[in-house]
Amino acid sequence: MALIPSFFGGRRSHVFDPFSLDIWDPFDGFPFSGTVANTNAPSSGRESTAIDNPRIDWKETPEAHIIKADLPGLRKEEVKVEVVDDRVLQISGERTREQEEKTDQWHRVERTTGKFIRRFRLPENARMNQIKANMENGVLTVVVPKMEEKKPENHNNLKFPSKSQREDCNCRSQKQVFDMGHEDEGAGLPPHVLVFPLPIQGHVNSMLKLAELLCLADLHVTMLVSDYSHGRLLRHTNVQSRFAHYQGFCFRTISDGLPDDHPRAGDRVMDIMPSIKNVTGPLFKEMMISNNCFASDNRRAVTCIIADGVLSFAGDFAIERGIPLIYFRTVSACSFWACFCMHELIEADEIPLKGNGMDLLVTSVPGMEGFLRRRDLPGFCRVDDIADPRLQIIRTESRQTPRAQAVIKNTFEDLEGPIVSQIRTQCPNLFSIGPLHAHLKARLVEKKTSSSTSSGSFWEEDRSCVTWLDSQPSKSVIYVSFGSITVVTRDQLLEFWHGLVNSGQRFLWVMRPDSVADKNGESQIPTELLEGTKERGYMVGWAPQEEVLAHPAIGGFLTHSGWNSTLESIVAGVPMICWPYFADQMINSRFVSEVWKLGLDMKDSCDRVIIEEIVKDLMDIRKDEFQQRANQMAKLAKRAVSEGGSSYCNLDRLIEYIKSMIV
Ligand SMILES: O=c1ccn([C@@H]2O[C@H](COP(=O)(O)OP(=O)(O)O[C@H]3O[C@H](CO)[C@@H](O)[C@H](O)[C@H]3O)[C@@H](O)[C@H]2O)c(=O)[nH]1
Ligand SMILES: C[C@H]1CC[C@@H]2C(C(=O)O)=CO[C@@H](O)[C@@H]21
Repeated sequence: MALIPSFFGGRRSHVFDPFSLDIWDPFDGFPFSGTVANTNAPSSGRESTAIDNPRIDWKETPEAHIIKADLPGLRKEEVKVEVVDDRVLQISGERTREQEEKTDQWHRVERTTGKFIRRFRLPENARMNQIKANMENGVLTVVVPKMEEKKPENHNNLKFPSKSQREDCNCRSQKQVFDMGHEDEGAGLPPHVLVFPLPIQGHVNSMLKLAELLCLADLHVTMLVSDYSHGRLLRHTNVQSRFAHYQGFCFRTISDGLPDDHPRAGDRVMDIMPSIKNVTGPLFKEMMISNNCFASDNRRAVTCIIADGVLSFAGDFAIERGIPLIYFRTVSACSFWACFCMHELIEADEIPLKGNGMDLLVTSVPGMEGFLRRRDLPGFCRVDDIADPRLQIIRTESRQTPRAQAVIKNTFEDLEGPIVSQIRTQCPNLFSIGPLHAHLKARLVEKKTSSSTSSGSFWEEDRSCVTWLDSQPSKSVIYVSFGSITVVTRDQLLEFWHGLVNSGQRFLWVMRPDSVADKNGESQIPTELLEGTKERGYMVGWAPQEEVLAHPAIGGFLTHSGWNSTLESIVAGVPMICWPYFADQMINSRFVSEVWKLGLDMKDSCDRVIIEEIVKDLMDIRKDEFQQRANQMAKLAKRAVSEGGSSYCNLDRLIEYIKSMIV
């Protein structure tokens, strides 16, 4: 084993938290040449797979920092311990493949080979020139002696918050904050997590569920939402009274930079990205600094930021200030991974999509070869020019994800395990804790608090549809909803309407008030549609969707394949017809139809005859086949969030991890 005091120049220097920090360079060796080996399924015989990064314990005694790493099966010659970048301790190595004989036949290949690397920024008090390393029985022990601690001398270095920000806090009064130098100001107080979603419905929904799960674990949580979304939540939900039960919860609000009357939907939804970066970004920084990261006498300053994976400015701030950072990218793992690979897709000339060759298979997204067509790539790839800002912003946001110490995904291992493993090659510390809505329900039941959750809806839920469903036969109704952003043309609306009526099936249709682009001619709806709807249909402006999907009368879901809707359908065991509108929906729908086989994908078509046929197919002709698979997947989803399940365990680990992040 080599202990090498090397000081390489020119490496990354924006290292975050001094403790429990892994530094992962997203561009180092990607794709799959340097730090990790390719994890594609072996094509033949025995190929190397990515080695798991070793598990590390780091404890601090009065005299030293002691770091232990599990490295089973490795010889000390295969492990390197070095100090790089001044104070960064790097543990790396390689487990090599055994010599193969031509006559060998492999029956099982589970042990991994390949390279690994873990890095930690050591604190100021580490004696860098006295580090000792030792390897015994597959456990590496690194001892970093500490310098003697200086006693804080002067506590008069007072810092006052300069400006009071709007807040809506459950905890007792806020007060001026004293910066006490090196002392732990919040000793005895729980960690304080800032949860910061992109302020649109689908993102706020899932991050609110996460916030509540953190509250259930007795963490302090500040939920930062836009003024616009806060207003809508207050108007249409019970979040305020619901979160009042959690002493440690607090809402804060900030502008999203868009005028109040901006639609935040349809083809204008992407306006939020430059706006949030250019307007909200600087406001956020100012807000955090002037409020001393939301510290008060009974709340620590924020100890960890969980930011939406597309809010890199929040990541910049965390890194700049040394606050531990976790990204939560709310879309599916498959969509995130395809976005992460945009760089390789561009290099291979597979994007931008110019409308031709849409049925060609994509080769540059590892793990999706063989079934992903160009038309299934996230909608951001459907641009004429590589320089298109929508493509570029998603590419850049995705590629910076590995800067965070950890990543959260609203998914579960039985659903997206192989793709999650691909992501782990770049973001090793990934916690898959979904489906979040089911997870929250399960934890509430466990705590005997309640089994109902708050909806987080931006529109008023019309519960009359539940009464209507109560009088419909079992599994006879197809639920139609295209989420919070989709806007259809009047022509498309009529195609869907004719298709649904002509299918002869019962339907419950959510038609958001702002979901039709051109409302002129509303009075000219053909009589047969009005008649057919009166006989077998029901329409509302917004529904209690989770409850609707769980209703026994629902037999299918015609969806835009937003990730929350997809997960809600999976948990309810409802087969889907997918009509993706934009973004991740394009790839989600492919996974629904081709990978999980939970339904049918009708992307890029909107024709009444096709709609009629596909509805009959799902609700009648192939009903049993889809229902059986949907039931199986629902079982797996529920198992994941039950005690001992993968998401359940991952959430427990995440909470411990957040607790361990307090310096
Ligand atoms: O009548 C309705 C319709 C929807 N919902 C809820 O609204 C949410 C909608 O979320 P989602 O299905 O994810 O769709 P979008 O609102 O379109 O969400 C955006 O955010 C998602 C998460 O990042 C992405 O997957 C989508 O593509 C993106 O459009 C779900 O929780 C639904 O239960 C209701 O409560 N009532
Ligand atoms: C408005 C869109 C910009 C990014 C978000 C997204 C993602 O990949 O994170 C997908 O679609 C929308 O939810 C968001």
